[in-house]
Amino acid sequence: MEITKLTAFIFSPTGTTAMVAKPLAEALLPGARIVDLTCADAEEERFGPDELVLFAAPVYGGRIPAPAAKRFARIKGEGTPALLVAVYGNRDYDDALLELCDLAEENGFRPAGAGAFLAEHSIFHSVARGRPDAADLEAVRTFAGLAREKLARAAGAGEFGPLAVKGNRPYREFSGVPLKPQADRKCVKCGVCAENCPAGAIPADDPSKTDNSRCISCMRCVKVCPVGARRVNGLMLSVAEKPFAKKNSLRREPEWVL
Ligand SMILES: Cc1cc2nc3c(=O)[nH]c(=O)nc-3n(C[C@H](O)[C@H](O)[C@H](O)COP(=O)(O)O)c2cc1C
Repeated sequence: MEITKLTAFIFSPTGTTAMVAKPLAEALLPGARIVDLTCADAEEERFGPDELVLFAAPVYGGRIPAPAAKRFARIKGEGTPALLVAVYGNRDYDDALLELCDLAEENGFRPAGAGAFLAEHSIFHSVARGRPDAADLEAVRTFAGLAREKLARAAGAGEFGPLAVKGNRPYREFSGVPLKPQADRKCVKCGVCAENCPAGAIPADDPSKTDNSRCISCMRCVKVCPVGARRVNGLMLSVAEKPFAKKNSLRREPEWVL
């Protein structure tokens, strides 16, 4: 089948999932349409069997972040081939890729390939620091080439059997991490964090507050704050980071199934 249209739906609070998904989309089909669903609610959209759709999200607690799953579920296929990408911070991706594949199938897509790629850990920055690196991006291009060959060989997405993606059902339970960024006295209430929060956890009328019950600890507010006023408790972070970094120091490599 010849793919002439590709749309990539990306959820990427601190931008590393996008650092993998954008070059992947470009390698699959130059000029691919990129839709950033990190903050925006997805418009309901439908795709036909001759288009290709890419879904990319980070791994949170071995799962797909709840807002990403909610937004992806509004995108519908009709036997449309899909590629699924999970990006994780060198611990494990557990059931995240399986969850993405299941979600795609439930919404009318035929998974043609699924890959797990590496990026710097968005909470514990010493883990997988600097990734995706040149070798990771080379792996992205290899995956793109193999996926393109698979699609070109097939007469239609109906030929694609189930992918042998790692993971278990029921999926791993994940109820969040206790590290919720707060604003300190530097906060000028500019509202950039509130506009950018994927979970609606920062009130627009008082951006110095955080609704901890909504916060998904994605660290986007820490990244976008123009005055460096948002951060997690430094003591809690360093106490948690040391053993975590030690346990997850061995470099993991990208892997995929096609
Ligand atoms: C709340 C939270 C949970 C995470 N859970 C995992 C995990 O289970 N396994 C892992 O390897 N990395 C985990 N990470 C790291 C992210 O998957 C990784 O840094 C990813 O590249 C972030 O993507 P982004 O830059 O697009 O936001 C977690 C990060 C956050 C914020």
